[in-house]
Amino acid sequence: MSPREPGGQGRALTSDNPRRVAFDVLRAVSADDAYANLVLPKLLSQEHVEGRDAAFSTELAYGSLRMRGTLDRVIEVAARRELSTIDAPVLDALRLGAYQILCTRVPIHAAVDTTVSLTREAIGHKPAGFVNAVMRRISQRDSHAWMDALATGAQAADLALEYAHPEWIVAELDAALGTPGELRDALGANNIAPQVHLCARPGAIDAEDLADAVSGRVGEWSPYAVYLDGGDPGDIGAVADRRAHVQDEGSQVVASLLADAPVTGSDERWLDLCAGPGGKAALLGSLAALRAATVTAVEVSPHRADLVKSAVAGLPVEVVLADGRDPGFADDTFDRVLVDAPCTGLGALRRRPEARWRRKPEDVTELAVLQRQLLERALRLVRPGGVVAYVTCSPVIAETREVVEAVAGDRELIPVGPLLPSGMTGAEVGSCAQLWPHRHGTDAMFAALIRG
Ligand SMILES: C[S@@+](CC[C@H](N)C(=O)[O-])C[C@H]1O[C@@H](n2cnc3c(N)ncnc32)[C@H](O)[C@@H]1O
Repeated sequence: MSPREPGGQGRALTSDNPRRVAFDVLRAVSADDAYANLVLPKLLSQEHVEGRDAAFSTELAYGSLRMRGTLDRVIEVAARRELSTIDAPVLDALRLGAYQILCTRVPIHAAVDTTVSLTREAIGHKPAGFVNAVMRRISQRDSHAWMDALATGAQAADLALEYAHPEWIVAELDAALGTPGELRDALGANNIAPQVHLCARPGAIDAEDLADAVSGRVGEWSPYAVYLDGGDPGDIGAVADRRAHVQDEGSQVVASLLADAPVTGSDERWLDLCAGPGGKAALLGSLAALRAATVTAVEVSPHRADLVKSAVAGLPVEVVLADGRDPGFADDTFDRVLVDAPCTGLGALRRRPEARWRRKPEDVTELAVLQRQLLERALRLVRPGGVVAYVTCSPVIAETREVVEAVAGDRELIPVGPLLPSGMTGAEVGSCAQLWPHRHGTDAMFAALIRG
């Protein structure tokens, strides 16, 4: 039986490299803690998997990683033994197979047969019988029947199962949303691959011209955003010659909040205290160039500092390798300061398929300490009358509002409402901004503007 692409309508594959690549990605993530978005392109190119086959590999790898918790619950029941007793490579093969049965239109017989063949080829003959039996048991129910069978009646647990999120993340998102009735939409949005957004660098190219050049669409919120409908951004001339870069529109919006916030007096020295890999530094650098200002971009990781250097080449941005908690600048030096703090990244789960299963609740506590220290330093480095933007790509309250409340104390919060793009409803929490994938099509970026 030749494996076929989802829907059973694609051409028969001459070899099953697409599934093998997806399996190898799962192995790299489970065994080596690799990042799927870094491993997958390398493997696709190494195995010469292209076009629709590459799209199929991507769907299988990212989908299986994203849905892991739910697939594991199904596999455990179907295997009639605890997950911890299944060898890791066999478990990864089963995840790939279960994903095809439950979440794609790959015909069941193809999903079963190819998973058994893949097991034989990549792992060995011995576990093939077990994999065959488990796959057949999984295929006896569709995804709805499995959800019904595994449901507990507890709302958070059942949503966690249905939308494949750890239960603690469901609780964090629920708390951050604050409004009832949206949780399903928020969870569902994390399971849809995001559209690629470009930032047309101000002063270098207009969003309209860039949209024409790439057959894309001008963004809804940021004046610099262009939505790309397909293709490789690396092939775009304006990206290659640094008139544009890939950047989520939400990141553009929060960087613009800092640039647009009112300051009194001088407006020449801007600071990005956590700059790597440099997307916001590039946008701020472009805006600074138009306003005769300069940007100092601090980054603690040497590799990421190099990425910043490359991103800001040609812009009035100086890159400094230092710890943002003590970067060596005098107090009251800067007019505008960005603290785009290291965070759990739970606002960008759409683009990191394995991240939700890797993060732990204790990460929030650890990161909140660093976040507070960075914001404390930023508030010393900004001059009176200047502004600090505290930003995260996480909506978790302990990383956002609680950090601002704890560190800013009695300082003035500049309301973001008048500075947000017009029509961007549902983006304000008190004086701060909280964007959402399901509301705005952006990552769930948080921003607070604090007066220096
Ligand atoms: C959320 S990312 C910043 C993203 C960046 N602003 C952009 O738009 O491309 C946080 C960055 O902070 C860096 N970082 C972590 N701890 C730091 C510290 N103590 N001082 C300065 N940078 C730090 C991380 O290496 C990471 O590159």
